[in-house]
Amino acid sequence: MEQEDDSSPCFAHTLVDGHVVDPQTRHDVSVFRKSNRQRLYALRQKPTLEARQSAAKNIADQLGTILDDISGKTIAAYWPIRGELDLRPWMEKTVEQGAQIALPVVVEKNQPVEFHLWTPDCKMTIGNWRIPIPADAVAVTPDIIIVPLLGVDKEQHRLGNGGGYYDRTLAQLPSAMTIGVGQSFAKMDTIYPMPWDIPMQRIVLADT
Ligand SMILES: Nc1nc2c(c(=O)[nH]1)N(C=O)[C@@H](CNc1ccc(C(=O)N[C@@H](CCC(=O)O)C(=O)O)cc1)CN2
Ligand SMILES: Nc1ncnc2c1ncn2[C@@H]1O[C@H](COP(=O)(O)OP(=O)(O)OP(=O)(O)O)[C@@H](O)[C@H]1O
Repeated sequence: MEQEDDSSPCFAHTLVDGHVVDPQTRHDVSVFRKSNRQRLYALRQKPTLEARQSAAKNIADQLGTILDDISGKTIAAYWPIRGELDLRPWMEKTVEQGAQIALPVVVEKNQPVEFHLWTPDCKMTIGNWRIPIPADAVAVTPDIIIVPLLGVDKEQHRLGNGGGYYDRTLAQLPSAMTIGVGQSFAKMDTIYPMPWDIPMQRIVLADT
């Protein structure tokens, strides 16, 4: 008879993108993240428009310090949804300074996003989850990715909207510089990182 001991292989696992993940852990982490998303979405509703605009200006100033020479660079930003800080004034200024701005576009569910070129006067259309996207799809590869975050932990792992889109995308763009941006209340001790969670290289937060 076959003997069971501590060294016997355990088959109670699932594979996520080639990563071995214990299903109970995955479940617990998913429950934890869902409840934190609800908590943080609620916090995002609280600040006044003035407080958000001033926080967005603060973020823009910090980005200006981090990114000194952006001429010729392709920078992925985002069109604000669900109470994300509105960086569009910074995006416009960035284009004036000779950089290209692109926006994330979900072209297929559960696949990496594409980044499509955006200009201040470009025609927009509505994409998945009713997120505005450039009407003309010109896909580019960003040098720098400004990633909106809902939560962020001490190791700079990000909590997002729960689709896993940025993690899938960043896994394919290892040389891009990543800057997570959000509001100060986003700080968490840990998001209980899973093998697919890619930490941000820089974090820029502002009080609201
Ligand atoms: N401004 C902006 N644009 C973006 C992103 C973003 O975070 N911010 N994305 C960055 O990824 C992509 C959209 N990602 C999304 C991912 C999930 C859901 C969503 O609705 N998820 C479910 C919950 C999923 C779950 O918890 O299992 C929901 O809220 O009902 C929406 C958008 C592309 N564009
Ligand atoms: N690289 C990947 N390959 C396959 N699946 C992935 C990958 N990254 C994340 N996922 C899946 O996406 C799901 C959601 O991931 P996670 O909770 O990290 O989302 P998120 O970072 O908050 O979302 P988003 O980036 O869309 O804002 C996970 O349950 C995981 O199964």
